[in-house]
This record gives sequence, structure tokens and C-alpha cells, in this order.
Amino acid sequence: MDMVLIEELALEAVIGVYEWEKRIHQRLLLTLELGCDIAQAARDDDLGATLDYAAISQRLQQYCSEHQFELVETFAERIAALLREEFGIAWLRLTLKKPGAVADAAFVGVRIERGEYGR
Ligand SMILES: Nc1nc2c(c(=O)[nH]1)N=C([C@H](O)[C@@H](O)CO)CN2
Repeated sequence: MDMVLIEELALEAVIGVYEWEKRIHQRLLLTLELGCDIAQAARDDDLGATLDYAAISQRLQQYCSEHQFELVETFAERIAALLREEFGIAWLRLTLKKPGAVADAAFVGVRIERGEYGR
């Protein structure tokens, strides 16, 4: 299956379990693998026939600025649902990293896959 990729998109989010985290913005890094048949777009050289990674990135940064959550799990699930509903994405793999959360780890986070692969 073809995929459109977004690697480590920086998001400034209000996210965290603890009270001090609800008063600050923290940097998240979002990586997306988005199932998408790119054959027609390549044949016709047509952005309208594929997923516009710039439009998706902008929408996610907007969404991030308008919402706050405690868990990275919740944020990942909401983003996955948004992508499937608004952009008609049948399958995706999403990796959400919270680099500053654990001092001795390069990053912590979650990875989820949603939808049917190959549809
Ligand atoms: N599985 C998770 N564990 C933890 C989360 C989370 O979102 N998912 N969040 C926190 C705190 O907000 C942490 O990031 C602050 O250091 C702790 N564990």
C-alpha cells in the first residue's frame, strides 16, 4: 500500500496529568503514515488526487492549539479520528512522542494503528 508521510511534526500542546502541566505548553512530535493510493496523483501530477500533507499538518496544529488533554493516548486517539473523518483516510499509523516527559529517556509516547490496511 502507498503511504503519504509526515515525520516528527512539531506540535505545541497543553498536555499532561499533573496540575503544572495544565499551565504550560509542551512540545510533541507527531509522525504519521497515511494509507493512500498515489497512482492517480502521480499519473496526473494532481495534488487533488492525493493527501495534502501541508493541509493535514496545518489542521493538526490548529486542532492542537484548540484542545487540551491529560494523556498522550487520548490525544493520539482524537487525532486519528479527526484524520479518518476529515480526510477520509482508511488506514493510518500514528506515533506521538513527548520528548521532555522523562528525563532519562530520549522520548516517551504511543504508537497506534487505526483502520483497515490496504483498503
Ligand atoms: N501512558 C502514559 N503515562 C503517562 C502519561 C501519559 O500521557 N501516558 N503522562 C504522564 C505525565 O503527564 C508526564 O508526561 C509528566 O512527566 C505520566 N505518565
